[in-house]
Amino acid sequence: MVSLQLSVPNIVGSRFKRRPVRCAVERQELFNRIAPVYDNLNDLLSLGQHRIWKRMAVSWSGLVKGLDFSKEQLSIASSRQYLLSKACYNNIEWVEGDALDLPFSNGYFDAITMGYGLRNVVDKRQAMREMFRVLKPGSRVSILDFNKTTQLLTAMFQEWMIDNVVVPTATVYGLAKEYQYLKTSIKEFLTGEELEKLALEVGFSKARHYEIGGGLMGNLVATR
Ligand SMILES: C/C(=C\Cc1cc(O)c2ccccc2c1O)CCC[C@H](C)CCC[C@H](C)CCCC(C)C
Ligand SMILES: C[S@@+](CC[C@H](N)C(=O)[O-])C[C@H]1O[C@@H](n2cnc3c(N)ncnc32)[C@H](O)[C@@H]1O
Repeated sequence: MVSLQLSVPNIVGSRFKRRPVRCAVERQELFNRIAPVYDNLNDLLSLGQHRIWKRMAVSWSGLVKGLDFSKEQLSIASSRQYLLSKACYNNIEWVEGDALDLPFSNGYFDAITMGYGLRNVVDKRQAMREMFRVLKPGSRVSILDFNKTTQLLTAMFQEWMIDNVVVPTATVYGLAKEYQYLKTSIKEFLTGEELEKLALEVGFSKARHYEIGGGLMGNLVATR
């Protein structure tokens, strides 16, 4: 059983076949800068809830038991792996790669999870195409991210939290503009309905978007 956890992907050594476009390089540098405090800030700002949301995403992938282009994110993730004694962490291979040009053959994976990655790639349709391509027929992708909610009150709360809690906290670490990017990236993201439509357009046979975390987050589950 081989699975791919995207945005912290798994090939050692860079294998970029296509040069990332300029804004992709800016995002790469953004995530390299926040990597050292990323998980701790996520724990603090979500009161640890992000770990629950990620476990839900993994459970929805259908993965029963088996990629990022930021070197810093990968090195911290892989170093942490050896701190965790559980056997299940020992069979992870960390690979640096581009979600828009995955260095894997067609039908390679039994499941794919993508945590807070799709909103950050510069071409969401191409990323969805690539996930479709490398998945085995009948397998699932589970994509967790912020929810671009259509509920006005939820949207107002999400925006208020980012403006008044997230960014001021990140400012303490000198990362104000990196976390201000969160708001624009959510505004430029796709709603749950649009994500389902995109998945079906690239060829997935089924697609369903679930709102979680009170509608602040969302998880798309699509079957090839
Ligand atoms: C794990 C989470 C976000 C990861 C994440 C994703 C990005 O695209 C980023 C881009 C730029 C900088 C940072 C990130 C980033 O950290 C979700 C939880 C962490 C959030 C930063 C906190 C969001 C707060 C919610 C809007 C409100 C939470 C209410 C309640 C406490 C659960
Ligand atoms: C918010 S972080 C998510 C990290 C982790 N998956 C998690 O769930 O916390 C977004 C990640 O997407 C990565 N990313 C953005 N565009 C990418 C691309 N085209 N290919 C691979 N990784 C990409 C960034 O480097 C960053 O590590």
